[in-house]
Amino acid sequence: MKGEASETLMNQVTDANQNQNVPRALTIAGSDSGGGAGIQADIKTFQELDVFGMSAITAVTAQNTLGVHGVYPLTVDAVVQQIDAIGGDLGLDALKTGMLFSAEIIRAVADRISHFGWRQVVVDPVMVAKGGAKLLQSEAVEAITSSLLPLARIVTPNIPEAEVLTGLQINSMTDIREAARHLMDFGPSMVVIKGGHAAEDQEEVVDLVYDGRSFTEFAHTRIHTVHTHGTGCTFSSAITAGLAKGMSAEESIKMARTYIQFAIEDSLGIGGGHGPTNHWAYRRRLEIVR
Ligand SMILES: Nc1ncnc2c1ncn2[C@@H]1O[C@H](COP(=O)(O)OP(=O)(O)O)[C@@H](O)[C@H]1O
Ligand SMILES: Cc1ncc(COP(=O)(O)O)c(N)n1
Repeated sequence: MKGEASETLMNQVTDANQNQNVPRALTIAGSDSGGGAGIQADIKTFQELDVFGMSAITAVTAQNTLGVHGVYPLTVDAVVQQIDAIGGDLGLDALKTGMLFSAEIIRAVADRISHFGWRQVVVDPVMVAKGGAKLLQSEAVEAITSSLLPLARIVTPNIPEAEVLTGLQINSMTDIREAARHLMDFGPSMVVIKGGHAAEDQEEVVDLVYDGRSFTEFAHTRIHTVHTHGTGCTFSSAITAGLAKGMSAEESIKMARTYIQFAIEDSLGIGGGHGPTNHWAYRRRLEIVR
């Protein structure tokens, strides 16, 4: 195509792009150089779900599938400036938090969320990497419960995180329900306790959702694999993408659960340790069905 015709097409495309109400999502989290968790997993997930991804980095980690080799937190000012740059210009439809590292960063993040009046907030209370490295200082736990959870639409702890946040020991589904009730008291609108860390010999992984009135269980076949690096980050960013697109919290969680199931099932098998999940598996499978 040449000349006038191609120019007309270009103008139409430009107009269409400008008229689109693009869903936008922000992740406030740590960078994982290995690309399977943290900011990298979040942005990939947003992109795969047709959501424009933005980031405010809290810490840089030197990390691969074998473990975390270094943690370099950014200053509170650096984190706040990144968030303010987004809030003051691009805006957003939903955001998630991941690795926040310190009480000072947590309080500053909570302050900026309140300042901008953002309500579609998913809090993934990241504490420890799969290999055991600390991604949150112990004294920062209280800042999560007192500053951040009251602002959360959805909080998504795994079982060890739910234990630390509530001080309860979790050994059964009854304990998980009790922990969910306890977490609700900190002020989020919804609690999702993820079941990935439950006994390995069980055939199913059950995520429990509690909205303050009723419990819903999402049960999926447990995939027996070591390649689960970044499952929590990926799951919470898929929920955030759903919210950014205007889906309900329940629909977003259901979609995110399918997204992470496919990502674990079709894992890439790269690296010598706990490998990443496959962020494009969901889109590929939907394309095959269409
Ligand atoms: N082996 C597995 N098979 C299927 N789903 C899993 C498996 N491990 C984790 N998941 C799912 O991945 C998501 C993240 O769970 P989990 O691994 O518990 O969180 P985290 O990464 O924060 O420790 C949840 O939806 C959970 O059900
Ligand atoms: C920077 C960063 N953030 C979070 C995690 C947790 O990963 P997971 O999702 O497997 O719990 C990680 N390993 N690194």
